[in-house]
Amino acid sequence: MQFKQDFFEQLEGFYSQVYPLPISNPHWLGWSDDAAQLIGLEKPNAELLMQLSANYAAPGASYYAQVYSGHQFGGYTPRLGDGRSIILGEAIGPNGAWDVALKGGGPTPYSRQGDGRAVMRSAVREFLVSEALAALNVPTSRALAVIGSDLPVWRESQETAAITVRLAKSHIRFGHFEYFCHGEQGDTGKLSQLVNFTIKQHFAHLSTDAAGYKQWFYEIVQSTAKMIAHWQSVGFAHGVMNTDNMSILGDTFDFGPFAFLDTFKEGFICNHSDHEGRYAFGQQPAVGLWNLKRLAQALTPIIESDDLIAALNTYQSELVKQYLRLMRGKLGLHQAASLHALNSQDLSAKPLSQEAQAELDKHDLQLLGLFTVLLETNQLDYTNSLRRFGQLDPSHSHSTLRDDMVDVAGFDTWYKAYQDRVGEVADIHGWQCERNSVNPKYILRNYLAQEAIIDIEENGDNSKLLQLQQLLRRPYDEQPEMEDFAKRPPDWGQGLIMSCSS
Ligand SMILES: Nc1ncnc2c1ncn2[C@@H]1O[C@H](COP(=O)(O)OP(=O)(O)OP(=O)(O)O)[C@@H](O)[C@H]1O
Ligand SMILES: [Mg+2]
Repeated sequence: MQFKQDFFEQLEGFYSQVYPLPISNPHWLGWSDDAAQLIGLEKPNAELLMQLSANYAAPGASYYAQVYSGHQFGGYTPRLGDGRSIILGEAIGPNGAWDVALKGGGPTPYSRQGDGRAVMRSAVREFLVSEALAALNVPTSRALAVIGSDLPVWRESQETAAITVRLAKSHIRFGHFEYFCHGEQGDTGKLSQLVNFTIKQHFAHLSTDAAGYKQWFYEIVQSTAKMIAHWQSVGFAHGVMNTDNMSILGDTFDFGPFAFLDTFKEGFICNHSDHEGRYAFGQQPAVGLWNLKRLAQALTPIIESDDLIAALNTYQSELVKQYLRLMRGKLGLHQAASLHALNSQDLSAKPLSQEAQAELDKHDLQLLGLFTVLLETNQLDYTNSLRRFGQLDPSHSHSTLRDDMVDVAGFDTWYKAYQDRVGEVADIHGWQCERNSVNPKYILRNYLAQEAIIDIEENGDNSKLLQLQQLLRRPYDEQPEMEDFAKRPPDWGQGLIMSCSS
């Protein structure tokens, strides 16, 4: 790894230097060749294992924990910071630099009561989901590796420690800006310094003046909306959308009690501690905006309120636009048609007038909403139901989706509207292939991750983890020998809810 140290060198006072503590008997549990390529690495080796388990120093690394604060479950905590994630620096890759962090690398000045460690089960989940989301084209931080150990750590019972080696284009979170705005550390000089650094490093096309700041916040609103549209389209519930877990780049970040939906349920809660469903699946779009408002608040010392509000006002429409784009692909709804043109089967794609586009969007949102209501009332699996569109011929009145329904009459009404909307499909094979290229067959179901974890815990065997990793690298491909992994969970694995202790 070849490091540069821009954050460390340019932002003194924004972190504490701290050395990670080694974990004993380190061993690779998982390694990602795809992530390794991002920072110009090839295969794992013994030297690297010792460096990434903090047994040896990594040449060129600086080792620091960043300070930030954040709104957790709606309440403001004035100081959080990296309590168990220690950053080595920015590793230079062929297409840009990536922060390398040891998550679970030991205590830092921000650990409060925590031990600075991560347990194996949570490290493995973070590793797997980083791989899975990347393969689904969802913006995300990455994981280079997960390293097991025999170091005991205590949660509800004794477990063993592990380290996830996280790669992120940046570790800067909404909470960083909150920290330098609010409370006794409130310091406009430092706030501007951080904004300027962020723009120079990650929004290099923007200037660091009033116009640049305004555009910068607008782009954050847009990328956050886009990320959440992705989550809703693949059925991903994050679980802990605190502002300290929101990346300034709109990358999915901090994987704790996350889950992919099995049975579709708008109100699905994956976090055991989320008693009120603040971060329920269907709440995520609204929470995204709430979090952006907290960021906007923190930026009021340096960006005009009117500009912040104008940007916030674009969130909803961007989220809907992105969600429609993704879901139209999944269901095969032709984008460039107007309702009127559909009725006359005139698909010659003239650009739509604004009103026609708005009418079409409203129509499609309704159609999609009714579809998810059908999934929920019939208790159907989200991923598997969408995958069925790849076998569907919309010109036929029969569809395998219908066979899944209990409310057949409700489905028939919906399906008629769907057929009308899709219209005639000239090349049905091509149409079906397109559906299969955007509707995954394989997702990281919680119970699959759980099975891999149990095998490591009980038998020290990581082969299930490796198998899952390979499977999830190609989520859209038929992998006939892996058919079982696409099934709905067994009874014990239905709606698994994860605790926050990790
Ligand atoms: N075992 C631990 N020891 C020390 N601090 C911890 C521990 N677990 C969590 N924290 C700290 O508690 C706060 C909230 O934790 P949260 O679960 O959001 O983050 P995380 O998963 O530890 O890390 P990240 O957000 O970097 O992915 C953070 O400041 C985090 O560093
Ligand atoms: Mg966190």
